[in-house]
Amino acid sequence: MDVLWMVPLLLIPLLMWTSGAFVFYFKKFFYVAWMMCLALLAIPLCILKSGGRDVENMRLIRSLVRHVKYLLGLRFEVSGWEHLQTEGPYVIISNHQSSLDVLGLMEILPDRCTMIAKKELIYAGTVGLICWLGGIVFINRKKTSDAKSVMADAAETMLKDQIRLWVFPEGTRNQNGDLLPFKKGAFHLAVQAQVPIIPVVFSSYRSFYLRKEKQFKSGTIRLKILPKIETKGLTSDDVSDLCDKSFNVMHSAFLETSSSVPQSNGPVSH
Ligand SMILES: CCCCCCCCCCCCCC(=O)SCCNC(=O)CCNC(=O)[C@H](O)C(C)(C)COP(=O)(O)OP(=O)(O)OC[C@H]1O[C@@H](n2cnc3c(N)ncnc32)[C@H](O)[C@@H]1OP(=O)(O)O
Ligand SMILES: CCCCCCCC/C=C\CCCCCCCC(=O)OC[C@@H](O)COP(=O)(O)O
Repeated sequence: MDVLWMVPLLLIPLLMWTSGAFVFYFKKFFYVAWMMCLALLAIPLCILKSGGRDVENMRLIRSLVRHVKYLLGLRFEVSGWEHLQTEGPYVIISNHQSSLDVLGLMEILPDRCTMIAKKELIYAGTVGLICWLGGIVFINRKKTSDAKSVMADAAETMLKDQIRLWVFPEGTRNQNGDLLPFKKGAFHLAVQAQVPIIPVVFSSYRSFYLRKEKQFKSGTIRLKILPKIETKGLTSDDVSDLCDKSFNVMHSAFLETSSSVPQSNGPVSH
């Protein structure tokens, strides 16, 4: 008789565990906390290795982050590796659905490649510091003139130091089931440096991850690396066309890869 009242007490955690919302919050919390811990580990290693801010630190960060997908039940299917076999600097552009994109990014990140990010990220504790140590270029999205001048400097640095830059041309996270119109910064950057653009498409996360609906199941993400788009000889007058062309190839690839993503609720085989 005495133990009967304990039944609801045991049922509550069980119900929470099986509820999608609990899993969502648990996985999100775990992701942020684990990335913070990994960054804490990476900070002294990067400082010892490179002595400070250096794009070479991204190699170490990349290798530390690679296992995180397994912990979250995510799987990546990458195609088009051959398009990354390009010598010298280039600009990678990709769609941006969530902070989980960092996992796919680290899956294919080429050597000497860092990112353009919003300046607020530098305040994200240990993650902010590791972003700085990894050479991430921070821009102020609220001040276009500042962002433009930082990106113009970045174009020079790319050439001087043989660096590749990853830009999210949608300019923000977006999970509306389609791509947002592209902002022009990435294309000005590539034209100013006269380097190719390599588009990368992440398939839709909607089959396993829905922020509003608080759903975070196991799932497969198709990562498609597309053929490079040359910018040699282009000027700022060509930026709009370049932007449209890039949008169109990425949009088709997004629809194509997203329609065929396997739905996966159960355990994932790797
Ligand atoms: C262990 C732990 C590991 C952790 C690892 C962490 C990894 C972290 C990964 C980090 C992931 C972080 C992910 C993130 O943080 S994503 C968020 C941050 N990233 C971005 O915002 C990048 C994309 N944004 C842009 O490119 C925007 O264009 C910017 C921000 C530059 C301006 O936007 P804005 O909305 O203000 O303006 P607009 O685009 O309407 O343009 C206005 C006019 O300016 C012209 N214009 C634009 N740019 C240039 C230029 N460069 N030179 C000359 N002109 C330029 C343009 O043509 C237009 O003129 P017109 O054509 O109308 O005449
Ligand atoms: C002092 C503690 C502050 C805690 C802040 C937690 C920060 C998150 C920490 C770890 C998460 C894993 C790596 C995150 C990399 C996030 C990149 C990202 O996705 O940034 C968002 C940005 O693209 C667009 O932002 P908006 O949606 O336009 O705004």
